[in-house]
Amino acid sequence: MTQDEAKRAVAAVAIEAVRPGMRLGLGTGSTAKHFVDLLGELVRDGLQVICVPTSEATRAQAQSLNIPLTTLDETPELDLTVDGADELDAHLNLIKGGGAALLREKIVAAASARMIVIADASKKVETLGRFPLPIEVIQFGLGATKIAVAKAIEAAGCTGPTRLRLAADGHPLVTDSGHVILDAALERIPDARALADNLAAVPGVVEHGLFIGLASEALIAGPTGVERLASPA
Ligand SMILES: O=C(CO)[C@H](O)[C@H](O)COP(=O)(O)O
Repeated sequence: MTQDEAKRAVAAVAIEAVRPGMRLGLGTGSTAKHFVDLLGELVRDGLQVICVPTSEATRAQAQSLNIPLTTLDETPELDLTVDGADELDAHLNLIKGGGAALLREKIVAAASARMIVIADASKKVETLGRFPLPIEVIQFGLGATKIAVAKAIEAAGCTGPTRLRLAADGHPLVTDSGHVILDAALERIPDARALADNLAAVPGVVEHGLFIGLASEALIAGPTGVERLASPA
């Protein structure tokens, strides 16, 4: 099975959790894209759901499939969000934001009664940190924020450089909400809660890619099929 086939396979299992009338959060990334494609097929066949996309890319995809969309202003509580992840541990703590959508992804996940993570087995780790941690920051005062972020990282027992994410054109990548992203290459995050708290306290940090206690379930596609992990909480 190729990695893309694995992503499609977990999306196909996740789609089974969708029920008529549900209010859904739609994730961002190549795995979530498969879920949205499959949802589009169900909507075409008459399924009624209402969805909040977590990025402009997902919005465009959903619109192209005629999936009915709403906002969290109109529909502030969702039944289920299905989204990918860049990394997850056995406690279903995640690193997200590889696709630069972490801010909206976290708002949508937090507004959802349930979050199912869909990923291929390469995303499973013992300790978070192999994937550089995305930190979304305000453009104003970037130099000062960068120093404060480095101190927050060090105080949480982590080390590693933090780089401004660039777009394909070489300019700083600007998120859907108009911010920029610092990617922190930490290798290992011994205490994700401590790091999350430290980063949240830095003025200029809008959000970080540590999703702690948000996922209720994960579907992981490996060589022997799809593994289901439930949140210990
Ligand atoms: O957090 C994300 C976007 O901000 C994605 O869910 C994450 O990057 C995983 O993407 P993919 O399914 O393409 O591997």
